[in-house]
Amino acid sequence: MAEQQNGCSPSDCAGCAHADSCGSKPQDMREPANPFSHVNKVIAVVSGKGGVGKSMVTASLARIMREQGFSVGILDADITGPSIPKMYGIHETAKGSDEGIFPSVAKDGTKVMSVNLLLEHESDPVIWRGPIIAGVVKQFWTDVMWGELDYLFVDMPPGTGDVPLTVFQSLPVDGIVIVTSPQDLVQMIVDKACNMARQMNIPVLGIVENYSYLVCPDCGKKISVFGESHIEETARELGVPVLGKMPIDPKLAESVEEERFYEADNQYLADVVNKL
Ligand SMILES: Nc1ncnc2c1ncn2[C@@H]1O[C@H](COP(=O)(O)OP(=O)(O)OP(=O)(O)O)[C@@H](O)[C@H]1O
Repeated sequence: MAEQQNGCSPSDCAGCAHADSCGSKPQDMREPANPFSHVNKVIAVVSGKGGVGKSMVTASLARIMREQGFSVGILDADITGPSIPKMYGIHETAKGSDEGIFPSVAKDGTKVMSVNLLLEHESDPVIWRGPIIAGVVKQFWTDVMWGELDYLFVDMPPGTGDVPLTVFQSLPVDGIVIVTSPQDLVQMIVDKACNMARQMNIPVLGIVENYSYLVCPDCGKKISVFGESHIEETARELGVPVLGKMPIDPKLAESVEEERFYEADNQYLADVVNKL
């Protein structure tokens, strides 16, 4: 990253008499939340590549927090592949007032905002360029009236593109959870997600490995469907904790399929909540 500007680096600011007026001073690009939002913690759930179960982990963390009595919201920042509303059986269109947009409320009380709640038909594709998409995600923070929330989970699109950059710059993200799968290929991508967060001074709370194993319904043996896990090594190399491992669980897949994630019971990540 280009650190050097005006002959000095941002790290020189401390103690410099000209720090306030100097162009090297790192700019705070954070956007104000809607005045009707009081969010205690913002946690972004990221993955390096698509399909590793990021939305599953986001919704599972939200569910566990709800079960423990916390007020929770999910900001679905995966604009081109939104899956959160359907998981919760939400098919309505979001309503608004002069003050902002109301999030939808799932049957377990989880507040949800997603582009799918703004489209005329939820099957309409979102064919927008990056900056427009990033602008919508920003509006999910500035224009949505989240009310009082203990936790707002942000389901990020995969990768390190426009939207993650916008979320990290514009929202007061307290930390990220990285979701990965046991495939070797994914490790390098985990590094990228981790490095991006670090470059933007966002704490990495840890890694969740999804699709870790499958329990044989007949003999109870754990089968490593996607090969042996390297998550402990990866976590050690990155200096971050392993938050949890999730097996392939047909019951969880069923609750997604049947659009009733509001009653899903995902105890695989039960311990994670104490680390967020
Ligand atoms: N541990 C699991 N057990 C069973 N099914 C799972 C599990 N994790 C994810 N799935 C299923 O796999 C599919 C993909 O998961 P999900 O939508 O969470 O991935 P994603 O990483 O958010 O995808 P995308 O990158 O496309 O947004 C979904 O149908 C989901 O229900």
